[in-house]
Amino acid sequence: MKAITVKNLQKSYGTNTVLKGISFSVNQGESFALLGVNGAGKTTTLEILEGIRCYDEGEIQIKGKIGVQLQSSSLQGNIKVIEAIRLFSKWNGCKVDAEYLNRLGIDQLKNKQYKELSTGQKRRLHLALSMIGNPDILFLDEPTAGLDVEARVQLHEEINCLKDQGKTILLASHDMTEVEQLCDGIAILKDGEIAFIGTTQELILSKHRINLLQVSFSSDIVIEKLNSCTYMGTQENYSLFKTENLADCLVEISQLAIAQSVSILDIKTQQDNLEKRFMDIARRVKE
Ligand SMILES: Nc1ncnc2c1ncn2[C@@H]1O[C@H](COP(=O)(O)OP(=O)(O)OP(=O)(O)O)[C@@H](O)[C@H]1O
Repeated sequence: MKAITVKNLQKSYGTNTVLKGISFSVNQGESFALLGVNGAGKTTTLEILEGIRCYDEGEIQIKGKIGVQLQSSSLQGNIKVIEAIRLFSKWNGCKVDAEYLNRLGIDQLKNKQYKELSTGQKRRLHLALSMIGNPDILFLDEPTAGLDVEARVQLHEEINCLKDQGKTILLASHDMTEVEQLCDGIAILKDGEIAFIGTTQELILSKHRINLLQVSFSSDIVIEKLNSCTYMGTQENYSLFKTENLADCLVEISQLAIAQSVSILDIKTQQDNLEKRFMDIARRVKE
């Protein structure tokens, strides 16, 4: 069942059209990432779905109670953590759950003032606040931005825990490692449109994936016109080829070697990683 369905969502700020009719859906219990370079429209999309920005056209369906962590969440500096939690609990008509605070590592912070918290502790508090009232769907806008490795890992564990509880999560991020660890599905926003939608694995395997092939031949080989790959030159006894179709390239190079009675001594391949695939798509000039 779909928890979030977005159809043909359009949004302009004056003459700047940020969303040109995007559509995507998120299944119940799925964690889904909106990716894109700065200014691609991630926050705009999330905040429209959260109901705090208006949109021009489109259809939005959200099934379940939502919890929100904004990109630039902030609280009044003197408020104590426990006071903030009581306040949010009151708004949500629920009691403070001590066991839950403990699990999110908030318990030991409860008597600190907001201004005394580190960035990581503030993020953890905002995640905890977004969970008050036991929402079914969480909107997280760059939840780990600005955190060090340890704080990021801790927050990832907390988000994974929420995932295990069956929460639906929609998050905006630039961080591909984060997305790979946390998300089942992704959509890459580019120029107001969705340039890619699928799983992280599908992103790696999607078209335009570039493979670099290094081949060591037993003796010199004449490299004529190749159909499936481009010859890039020779480096330390390895001939380098670039291809989008690894299988065809291997066949073609083998045939070339056989035709010239040259043996292949070694083959190494190198594939694009997720980060590179994301940058290729997010920055690719429209084809
Ligand atoms: N309130 C606003 N008024 C006018 N333009 C805005 C407003 N908010 C965002 N924009 C513009 O909309 C575009 C998308 O911004 P948005 O914040 O949604 O992108 P983003 O993908 O979340 O970026 P980032 O990764 O930097 O947070 C940008 O060109 C931005 O300048």
